[in-house]
Amino acid sequence: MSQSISITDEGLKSVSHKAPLSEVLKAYETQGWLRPLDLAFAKFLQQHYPNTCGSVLLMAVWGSHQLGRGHLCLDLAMLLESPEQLLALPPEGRRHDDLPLPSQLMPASRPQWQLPTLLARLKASPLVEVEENDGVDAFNDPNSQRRNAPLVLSQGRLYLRRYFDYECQVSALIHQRLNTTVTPPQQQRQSLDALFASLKSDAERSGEQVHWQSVAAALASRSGFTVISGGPGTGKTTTVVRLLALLQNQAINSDGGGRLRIKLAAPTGKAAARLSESLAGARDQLPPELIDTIPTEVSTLHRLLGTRHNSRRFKHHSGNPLHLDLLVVDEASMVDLEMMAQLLSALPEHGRLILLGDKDQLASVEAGAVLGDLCQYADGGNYNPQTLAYVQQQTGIDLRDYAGEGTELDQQVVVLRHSHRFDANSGIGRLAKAVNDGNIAAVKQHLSQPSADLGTRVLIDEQDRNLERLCVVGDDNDVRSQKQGLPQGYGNYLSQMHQGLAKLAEQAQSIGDSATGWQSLLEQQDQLIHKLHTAFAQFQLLCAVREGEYGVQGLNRRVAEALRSQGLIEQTQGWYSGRPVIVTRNDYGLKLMNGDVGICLPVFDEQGERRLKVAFLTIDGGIKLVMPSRLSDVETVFAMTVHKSQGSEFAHTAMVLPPADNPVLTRELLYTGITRARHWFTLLMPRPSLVNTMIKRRTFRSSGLGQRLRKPQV
Ligand SMILES: Nc1ncnc2c1ncn2[C@@H]1O[C@H](COP(=O)(O)OP(=O)(O)OP(=O)(O)O)[C@@H](O)[C@H]1O
Repeated sequence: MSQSISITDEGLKSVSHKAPLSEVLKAYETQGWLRPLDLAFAKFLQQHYPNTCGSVLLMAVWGSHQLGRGHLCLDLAMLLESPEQLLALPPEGRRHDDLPLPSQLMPASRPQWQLPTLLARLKASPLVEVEENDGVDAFNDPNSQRRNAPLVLSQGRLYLRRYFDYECQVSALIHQRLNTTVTPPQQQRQSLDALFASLKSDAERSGEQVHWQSVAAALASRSGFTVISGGPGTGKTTTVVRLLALLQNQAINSDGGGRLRIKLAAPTGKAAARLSESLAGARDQLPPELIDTIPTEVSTLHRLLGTRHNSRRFKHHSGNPLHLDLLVVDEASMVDLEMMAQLLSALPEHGRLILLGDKDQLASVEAGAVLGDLCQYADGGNYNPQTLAYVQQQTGIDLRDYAGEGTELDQQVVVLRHSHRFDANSGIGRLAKAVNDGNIAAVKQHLSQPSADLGTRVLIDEQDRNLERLCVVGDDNDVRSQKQGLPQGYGNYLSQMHQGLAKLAEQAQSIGDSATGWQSLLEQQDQLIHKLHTAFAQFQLLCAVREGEYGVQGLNRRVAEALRSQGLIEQTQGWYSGRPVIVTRNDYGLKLMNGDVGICLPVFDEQGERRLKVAFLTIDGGIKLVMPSRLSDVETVFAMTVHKSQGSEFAHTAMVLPPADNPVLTRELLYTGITRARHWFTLLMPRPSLVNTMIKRRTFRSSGLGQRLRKPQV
């Protein structure tokens, strides 16, 4: 920031350090502790409200900083209690040297940093609108001057206006949908029994265990809003496909006789492609007469809502709603608050919404933890007597062990608790569960006794070549299952690439100007591109942090060097054959989305010229070839952060932990990394004890959404 804000409040002018607060904050920005946007926001507020006191402006800076870290609001009590912890300052791996810490800027010994005083100052400020519980507040006063104030204070939480509005909007629209109840037809019980009979184990058939898939379908059939959460392979897609068949059949046989307009979507292209694949498998298991009633197309949320060039707003919104009766959104844990608000606004009034996802995964990259807030009490069920009676009547299932006093929302949230992908002997399944349960002893046991699908490597230091070996050749450890072949490294797709490219080059020599010859070569080239993408997805190295030798760049460098030394790639910089890249920002012009992965290859065009292009796969199974020079926001993806890997799965996933602790190392991060593995998981760690620290540390996001969603409606 060229001009600093001047925060001149009494008591803030000089803190325990000599420099005035404005200079300290500027230094925070220079050191990368704060974003330029955070200070620019405070400066903007000060220009429009010149007499604002310093403590209020400082809260605006912290509020903006927290938003950048995924929190919806600033929790004031937590801020005053443990500022460094809440604000995560100094950031990941930085030292504070001469910079004063936030607790030194807000010394608890001064009266102004007592919660009641701070709240009083905020309430008195024209910058802040207040939402009070008792209803006597600016919100209910049509003459209030503060209705458009840039900050909102609610229940001890300070929001930036836009995010407060999103929170209220999401809550109101979910309530509206929860109020849309549907009375299932008389014969639904028989249909549900028939559709789910083949999915029940003996224990579920006898009533010894709850068959949660039937419960989920029964609950979703009665409401305009349902959440189905479950870990990998717990049968979310299978359940929803059978539910859709049920509802579609009911609609076709109803008096109106019309088909439901059903749409399916996911937050990223990768997640959409994955849903599309498992949807096809689940459809095939339906009775033949029902298969065609289920759509096959899955789109990204952006495509569903219709992006507009250079605009945050979509084509579909409350004034131009989507043309559908029922929407299923997969990987809902990745949907942030802003996107959820836009999605809910774009639904037609009668449109039903079913969210699928894994509540235990990391929250969205952008602000909010919507799925987590929706599923706050999901493990206990908390089903009220009406729900118990309804489920008993519809499925014969007794849910008394999950009875409670849950709110209207809690009645429509179901957790699928049994993984059909990982059997009782699977190391991945057991490790993921132990991590999720916070059971350190069990985690230790699973890691010390590697099983067919689980391996560990302790890295002695940065020179430990175990990492390179794993990334190049995969794992030839005998302990691993031979059932699916052996876990691969990146050498596999690169060897296939060299062979495939050499074959195409040889063929091109002999074609001459035969048009059919070139046609056939281009077809084989497409097949090769598909094959290489499949081979590339056999292995992925995940990292927990961005910075340093164990971060994305450090590991990308190290893996590329190892591949070059084996002659698998020619260079490690710039564009080269075999370079895999990930898109880091949506490019609406090129129709490439954040998270899309491409592979750089020499590609023949129709004129027989061969040039380096980056080959991406589209959701509908096509290929998109892009000149490298047109790609501005991409990075090499031999290593990928766990955050970026959400919504993707790899046959063999290896996760590297850094040697030193840092606040981003959480239980959710470890769980998300492990659950990206389909057949094999390898954990690489310089310091095994760090796993315990990670399991103990939970991700936390300040939000009022959970409370708001559960507030009784008047
Ligand atoms: N009740 C069941 N009994 C046996 N197998 C099942 C059952 N439900 C689902 N499956 C099988 O388990 C596998 C995973 O199911 P599905 O794809 O529906 O799970 P998911 O929760 O959507 O998985 P993902 O983690 O990929 O999102 C599929 O092969 C499916 O056929």
